[in-house]
Amino acid sequence: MSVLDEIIEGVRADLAERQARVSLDELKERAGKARPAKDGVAALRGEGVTVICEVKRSSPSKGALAAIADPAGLAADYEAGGAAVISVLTEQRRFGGSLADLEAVRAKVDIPVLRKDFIVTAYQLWEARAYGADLALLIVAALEQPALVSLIERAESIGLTPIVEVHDEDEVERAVDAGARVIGVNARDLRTLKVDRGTFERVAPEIPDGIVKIAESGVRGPHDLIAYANEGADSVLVGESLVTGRDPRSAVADLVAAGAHPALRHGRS
Ligand SMILES: O=C(O)c1ccccc1NCC(=O)[C@H](O)[C@H](O)COP(=O)(O)O
Repeated sequence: MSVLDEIIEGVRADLAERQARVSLDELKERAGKARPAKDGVAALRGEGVTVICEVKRSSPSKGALAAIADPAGLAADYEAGGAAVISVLTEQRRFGGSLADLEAVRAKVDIPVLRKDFIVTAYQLWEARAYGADLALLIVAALEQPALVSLIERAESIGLTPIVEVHDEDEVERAVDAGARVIGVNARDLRTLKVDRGTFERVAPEIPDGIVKIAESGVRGPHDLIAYANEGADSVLVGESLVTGRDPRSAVADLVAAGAHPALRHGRS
């Protein structure tokens, strides 16, 4: 069984418990009362190369990263540093996240919030909206094509911007065929969990113009952002280096400043 399969097995078990407690109708009612979703595409296409900053306590590849007692406070620091979007990992078993984190972050910041999880059912999209997310991650490798198509449609229909995550050229084709408007290229190989920063350079040229391109994983600082930008990234997603650093606000500000440099404007879609 691959790491992704193991994660999804746990996600499905936790999901079954939540579904037994909260009906889909209740969730839809709660989602109906949530603040209308913010425009995720507009935020990602903001000034320069935009920065998505992640609330990440632990990971399968690294184990514990940071305790993050106050996820909303961390998100506020990210926002003050100039983040375009906050990513909240809500998977519990391997990443230490929760829907409570999502709700707390949503209540604290004004910028769009991404629910980053292993979404395999429409119920999780309704949860995302009910707890205030504006965007949701859909991982191509975790979904059969009909499920991918239907989850992209459902996400859009309830106001969420889906970020469709790929790891190789074949997955780009599937994402594009399924109607993705935003594609994230994750440099972390889901079999080995190793990060190969060359993945974006190899895969991004297969993404048609007009689709927002996000480079995910392995950004240690401005030099990695600049490299991804020169390879065509519109946005970068950063987790570990921010949660393990001493001053997340200034680390985000440094990334945002690098992303706003006029020399990087060339070549963005
Ligand atoms: O981070 C992991 O170990 C991991 C393992 C298996 C599936 C997903 C995983 N991470 C999720 C992410 O995509 C990253 O949290 C995100 O891209 C930020 O990456 P980084 O800046 O390298 O923490």
